[in-house]
Amino acid sequence: MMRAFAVADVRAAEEAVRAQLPEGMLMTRAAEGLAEVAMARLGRHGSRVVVLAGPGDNGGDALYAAAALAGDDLNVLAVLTGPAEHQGGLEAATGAGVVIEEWRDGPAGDAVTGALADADLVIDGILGIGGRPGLPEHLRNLPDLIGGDAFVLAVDLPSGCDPAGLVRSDSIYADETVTFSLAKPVHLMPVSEPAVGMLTVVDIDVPDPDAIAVQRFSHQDVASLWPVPGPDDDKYSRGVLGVVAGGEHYTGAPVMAVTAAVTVGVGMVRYVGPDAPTHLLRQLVPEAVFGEGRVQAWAIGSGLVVDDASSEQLRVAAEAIASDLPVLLDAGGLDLIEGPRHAPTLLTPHAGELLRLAKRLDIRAQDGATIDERLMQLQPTVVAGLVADRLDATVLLKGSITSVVSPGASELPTYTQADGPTWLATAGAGDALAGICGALLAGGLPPQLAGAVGALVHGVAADQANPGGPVRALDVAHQAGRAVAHLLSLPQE
Ligand SMILES: NC(=O)C1=CN([C@@H]2O[C@H](COP(=O)(O)OP(=O)(O)OC[C@H]3O[C@@H](n4cnc5c(N)ncnc54)[C@H](OP(=O)(O)O)[C@@H]3O)[C@@H](O)[C@H]2O)[C@@H](O)CC1
Ligand SMILES: Nc1ncnc2c1ncn2[C@@H]1O[C@H](COP(=O)(O)OP(=O)(O)O)[C@@H](O)[C@H]1O
Repeated sequence: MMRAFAVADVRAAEEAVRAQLPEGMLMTRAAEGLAEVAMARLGRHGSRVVVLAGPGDNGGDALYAAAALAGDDLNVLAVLTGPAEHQGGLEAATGAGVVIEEWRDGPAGDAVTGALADADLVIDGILGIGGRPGLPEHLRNLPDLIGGDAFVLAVDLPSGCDPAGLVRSDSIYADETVTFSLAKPVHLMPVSEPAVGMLTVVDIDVPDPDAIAVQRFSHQDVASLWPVPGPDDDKYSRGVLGVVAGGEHYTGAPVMAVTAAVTVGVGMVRYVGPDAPTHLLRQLVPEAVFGEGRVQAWAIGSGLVVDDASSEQLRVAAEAIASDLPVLLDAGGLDLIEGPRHAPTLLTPHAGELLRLAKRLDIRAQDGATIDERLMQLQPTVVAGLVADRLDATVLLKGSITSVVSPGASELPTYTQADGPTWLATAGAGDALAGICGALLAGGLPPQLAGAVGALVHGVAADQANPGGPVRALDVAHQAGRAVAHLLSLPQE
């Protein structure tokens, strides 16, 4: 399991430790750890190091690390990028023989552009957790100036990224990011994680704050969360999932959803839908039963188009939404919810569906602005949070990194899972995900865990279905049960 902590909580935790230590000790630990990683990455293959040092403590870490590297006989150039710099760090670097250049505004000078183009290692210490999203104006073209062969090592976070991981912005793209004791949201959130590269946590003895901001389950975590049946269980006690999906037109979506739910071991599936998908399911998933009946949770909406749905489907869906049972709403099912329910609710939109839902319910940003394509693109998890708050529901926003956002009042962490190959971006994959998450809701998991664990299993199943190559959704649905078996077999830490 990985955990990330809010920037304010990290600052408070660091401050408490710093107060107990001699002046500068915490930064010394950070800089030593950073220099050690930098040396390891350089190996024997290079000696030209450019250290970019900004105005804050992040720049201080980088300058102290520059001093340590210069002591190792490397060719180290430090570029000061802000209006000021960490004085202790600058003195250490100068004293160790680091060559200092300035790029405080305007275009970079020739010495800086030449060094960046030829560097073997670039250490990015421009901005850390004190950074606002976006690179400083004069550094906008910096990513283009770094030579293609350079290994880019970011200090704490790639400069330009939003430390909270909420706002998409221009930034450095790192090969590796070294952070200190505590991961921050920037490292795990979908808008910023792609810029982080490999994440290395150097321990500087700062303890975890109490509140977790972002959490990610590892494969090993699944065994402790999965509803494994006991000897006294029967199909009803294990959970029956009602599925209202598909129609005369979209017959495949229910096949994907019901297959996935059955293969991951739900007690039983009851399917409600018109003739064409019902006939297909009778052939393809003979384990399913048909028509209404008692269920422990509902999965509603995959391949369901409201205008084309049967009157039975619309009636059953409306009753389910009005009930006190857990309900998952996917795709067309998202068009059926008008306000908060009084029972566990998991919404599983992709970005386009989330935008449509936010517009339909006239959900506004905190400043009153309407939610549009631009806001959705720049701040997807913020929009998910606004929808979660309005509907008192958990929102699973699909993507290469899937986020599971709960209402703010719940104080639950955001879960982000990045387990699937990019091949998973294929029609029907979301229907299989709805089946897996629905099975977990029926098995008694709360929506945030059903969403996060479901996304993990879905990603692993896609990986296993055809390792390294394209996958079709039905194969993901078929593989999901074997993926669960594999995850349950992993040794526990
Ligand atoms: N606390 C500890 O004990 C330890 C801390 N450690 C390290 O400290 C780092 C945090 O340091 P920090 O607080 O000094 O913040 P940091 O990001 O370096 O600089 C902020 C400065 O940048 C400026 N600025 C911001 N955004 C900007 C923008 N877009 N464009 C232009 N300017 C912008 C901002 O200006 P202002 O907001 O005042 O306008 C301010 O001057 C942390 O990430 C870790 O590496 C380690 O040593 C371990 C021990
Ligand atoms: N680039 C990507 N990399 C990995 N997984 C992705 C990517 N894009 C989408 N996915 C996953 O693929 C699935 C697509 O779901 P969805 O868009 O609802 O498709 P459909 O409605 O056709 O079933 C989701 O689980 C999503 O998380």
